[in-house]
Amino acid sequence: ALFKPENVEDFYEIEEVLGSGHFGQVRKVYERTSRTHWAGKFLKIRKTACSRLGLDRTSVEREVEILQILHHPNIVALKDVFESRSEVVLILELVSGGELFDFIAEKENLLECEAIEFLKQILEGLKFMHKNNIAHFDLKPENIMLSDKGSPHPNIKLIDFGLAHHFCQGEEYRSTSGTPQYIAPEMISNEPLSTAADMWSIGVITYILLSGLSPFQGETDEETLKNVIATDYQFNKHYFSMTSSMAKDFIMKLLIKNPNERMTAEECLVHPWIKPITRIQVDKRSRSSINMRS
Ligand SMILES: Cc1ccnnc1
Repeated sequence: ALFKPENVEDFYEIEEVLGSGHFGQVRKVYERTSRTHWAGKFLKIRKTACSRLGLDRTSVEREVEILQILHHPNIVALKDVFESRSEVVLILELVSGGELFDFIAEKENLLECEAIEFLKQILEGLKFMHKNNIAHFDLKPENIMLSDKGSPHPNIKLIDFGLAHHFCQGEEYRSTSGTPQYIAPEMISNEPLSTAADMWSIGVITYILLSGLSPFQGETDEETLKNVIATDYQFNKHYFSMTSSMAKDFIMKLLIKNPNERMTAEECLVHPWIKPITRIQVDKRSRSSINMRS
């Protein structure tokens, strides 16, 4: 057994459901010894290779391996892993502020300064992941959690590395899984993937944060995928009328069909919309121009 064979309930009390997805369920759990709360991600494991239900063990091992590498304030931490005959339980850092998805739904859309606050943290987490040659491949508001949605400056945590991939030197990787609204064109046409696919998703997420609209969503998944492949979107006149040109420039530099032309996470963090020049720099510029005039 790669993971702890003990029964998770010998160490943790299982409490309410926090979320559920393609993988299984996430429940709040209470660790008796430390008297602290965590999130238990209960993954059903396939008994036989051909059964449709549950995940195959290797994909769970991959998620665990990736989480064991990624230690960063904006990435959910993995504390422990238990396994039984048919289930693997990941003990994860509890992130109790809910999904960014629900936060936007409540507020309709965010002010640019609020969106920038969230994006800076998401991009710091991504920059760290990409530096470790790991791509998330399923970035969407549902997989971005807030530590405490009540606070004026909520901390962001990236979760759900079930589709993530660790690139080995020179090795090619293709996959066509993900969520239609957020997946990059190269994923749909089954081309070799890179960390640039995550940057496309950041472009989609930014568009949604600022407008509440989803740039490529059609009536059906099929229509959405067609819009993505055509890279067919525009800044809706009504919803983007008050949006700064810097914000639109940021989005335009991510929603580019050719993955090599998209900004990287590092480039995003120094884009003028995200990293405006400071007042000192402004004063310095104005002083120097006076020198030229004098
Ligand atoms: C849903 C979830 C996942 C990880 N940590 N806390 C909550």
